[in-house]
Amino acid sequence: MSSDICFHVYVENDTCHIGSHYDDEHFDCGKKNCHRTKTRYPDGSVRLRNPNIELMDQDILYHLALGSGSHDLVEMFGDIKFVCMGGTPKRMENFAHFIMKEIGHKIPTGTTLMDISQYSYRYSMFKVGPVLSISHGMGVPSIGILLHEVIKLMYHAKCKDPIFFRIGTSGGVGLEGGTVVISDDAIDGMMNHYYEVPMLGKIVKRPAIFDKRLVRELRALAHPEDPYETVTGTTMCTGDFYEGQGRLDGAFCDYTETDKMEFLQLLKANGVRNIEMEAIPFAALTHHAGIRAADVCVTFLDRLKGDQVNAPKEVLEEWQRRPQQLVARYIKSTCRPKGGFLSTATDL
Ligand SMILES: O=P(O)(O)O[C@@H]1C[C@H](O)[C@@H](CO)O1
Ligand SMILES: O=c1cc[nH]c(=O)[nH]1
Repeated sequence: MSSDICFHVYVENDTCHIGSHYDDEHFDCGKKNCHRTKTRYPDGSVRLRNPNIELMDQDILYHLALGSGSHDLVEMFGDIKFVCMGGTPKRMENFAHFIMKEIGHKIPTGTTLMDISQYSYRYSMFKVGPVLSISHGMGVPSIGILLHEVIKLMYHAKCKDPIFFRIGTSGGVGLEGGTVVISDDAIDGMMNHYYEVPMLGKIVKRPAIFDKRLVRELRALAHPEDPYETVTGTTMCTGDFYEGQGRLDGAFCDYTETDKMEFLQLLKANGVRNIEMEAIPFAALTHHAGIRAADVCVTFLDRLKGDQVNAPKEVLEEWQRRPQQLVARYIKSTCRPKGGFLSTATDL
């Protein structure tokens, strides 16, 4: 690696990683292409990698029903430290209530949490102290659009070193339903480790990289007495739930059960622990923005044993809370004894 190019490299287990991790030592290192310098101002607030935005009179965050001209985004969101996202509005509303109890955040008696983005009719967003809880819908385009707007929101609000979590659901590969998977790597349906975005008629590839330290910190918060397993591994992100994930039960199917099993066994042999539909843009866009991020998903079934999600509703609801509990432990672990939150659990 050339000595005048800094990709914010950190070494772990003798392997070099391009990291978006929180590390002030590298800040403004003066080297060309320093990832941290590109993505942060000296005070740690989010710097956008798009020079057009600061030249605009106002920026409308259309799908969030917010705007830099119409709302005081610094006042509304300047204290955000954690952005948690997951597919459904209900899950994210429940998470907002759960995290409110966990961190002891109080709202005035007689008031209730409001869906800040309700008039977008697209995503739901709840704010609980330093935590934003947002639904991202299903699949790559939906989470991609949300990430553009939330990263811009972090910039407009001058948020300092926010951490993003996805708290999702997935199909396990050789894992029982109810297992929690923390992704340490992401691949797409063609086994690529990058997010391919067609731009102006050309394909741009953005590496999909998770923050290894955040993965370790989260893994360390799994309790031995939890009545389920918490594992780390590669997550496959597909563009479809049925044929894209090798199911036999879609409206169409042009392969055999043997083909499907061979594919799933190949995934398993290559360290893939679960399959979902957002990991690639989530890892790639947060990494590109220099934001530490983790994808924590529960499995709803073992894909080696079937395709249908047939566990009872109450069981699925309890399983969905497991990633939320792990992320809540992380957020709580960063609470300062005298109030406020640190940017990382290991700063304690
Ligand atoms: O966070 P969720 O539960 O939406 O994640 C997975 C991936 C797809 O969005 C969806 C498919 O059922 O669930
Ligand atoms: O099998 C599954 C279950 C949940 N979400 C997915 O994307 N796949």
